[in-house]
Amino acid sequence: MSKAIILMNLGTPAEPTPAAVRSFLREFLSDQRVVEIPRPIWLTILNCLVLPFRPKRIAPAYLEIWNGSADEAAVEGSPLLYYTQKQSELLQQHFQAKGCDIAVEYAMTYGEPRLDSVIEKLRSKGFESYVVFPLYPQYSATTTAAIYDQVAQIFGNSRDIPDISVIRDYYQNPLYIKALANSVREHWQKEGDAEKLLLSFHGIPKANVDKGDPYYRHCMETARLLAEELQLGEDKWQVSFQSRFGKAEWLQPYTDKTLIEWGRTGVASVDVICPAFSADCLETLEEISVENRANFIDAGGRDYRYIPALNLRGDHIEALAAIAEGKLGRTK
Ligand SMILES: C=CC1=C(C)c2cc3[nH]c(cc4nc(cc5[nH]c(cc1n2)c(C)c5CCC(=O)O)C(CCC(=O)O)=C4C)c(C)c3C=C
Ligand SMILES: [Fe+2]
Ligand SMILES: [Fe+2]
Repeated sequence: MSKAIILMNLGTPAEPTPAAVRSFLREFLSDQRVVEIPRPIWLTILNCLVLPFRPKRIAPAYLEIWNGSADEAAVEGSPLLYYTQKQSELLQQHFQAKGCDIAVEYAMTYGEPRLDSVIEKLRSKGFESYVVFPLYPQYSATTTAAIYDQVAQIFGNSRDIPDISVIRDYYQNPLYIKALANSVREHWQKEGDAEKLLLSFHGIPKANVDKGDPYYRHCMETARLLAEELQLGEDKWQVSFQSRFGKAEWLQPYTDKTLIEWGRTGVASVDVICPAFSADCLETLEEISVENRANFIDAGGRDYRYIPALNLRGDHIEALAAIAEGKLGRTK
């Protein structure tokens, strides 16, 4: 039976323009998995307060990261899309080198390429067995469950549903933790280690966790395992949550407030890693590497270093391959 793996990430605008950002945000923020506010209230806020203003504010930030910054010269277009596409090519090469007959494709939850067209293409080529692989190590209903919803929707009217499964999470996978630890160690070998290591995860509303979303627990376990692997003392590292959206309380402590507090209270140097992001994107390259650098330095900090996402690292691709193989069963 021909098997295929479909890597999935969030999605990104087609271009760094207000119109393209608006169309991306409209689709993304209309998903009830992402924003749980009752529909009529939220759709009014979205259409009257978010979509008329946010795209104009965010498009310049996308423009800044589009095609990569000077130190990532190879990136073309959106970094998120670029890295996801390259990850799928490298994973394909990995299986080819092992002599495994497995196809690797990629899709985005919002925007292009869409999961339904990727599955349609694979079905027309005769594939009968699929593993959908959300590139979110920590499960959250706001991200991973939205992918489960799409799979259910795609086959909602089918009589003959193919063999399809979804990788739910890999927050404690030893190869993922080792790849994170290797990237920190390599960074320290090049740059020396800072006073503090901040592990900044994408946030979600606190109410979601109170209602049972396991995301917070998954983040804390990833952090504990990484600190253990690096043999870090308790005062050397901390977890924080970034990318707050809207007025409600999100998971705390917030990344921006933590860095300002550290800058003010005499922490001179920090290393920042974002373990929830398998690929660099707006939230890491702009919010962490640019905005929060300024927050820390303006508050009195001296050295601020962002440790890139696992992106195309060989140990990351090996980890993804092993996780996918675990779900596929025998690969030959
Ligand atoms: C509105 C609420 C949001 C929730 C909940 C949320 C959860 C969440 N997001 C990611 C990963 C990514 N988010 C990205 C961008 C992004 N996220 C939100 C909002 C929520 N995210 C917005 C509005 C945006 C767009 C940018 C902006 O307007 O600020 C991205 C980057 C996309 C890119 O094009 O580079 C990623 C990746 C996770 C992992 C997560 C929950 C765990
Ligand atoms: Fe997000
Ligand atoms: Fe952001």
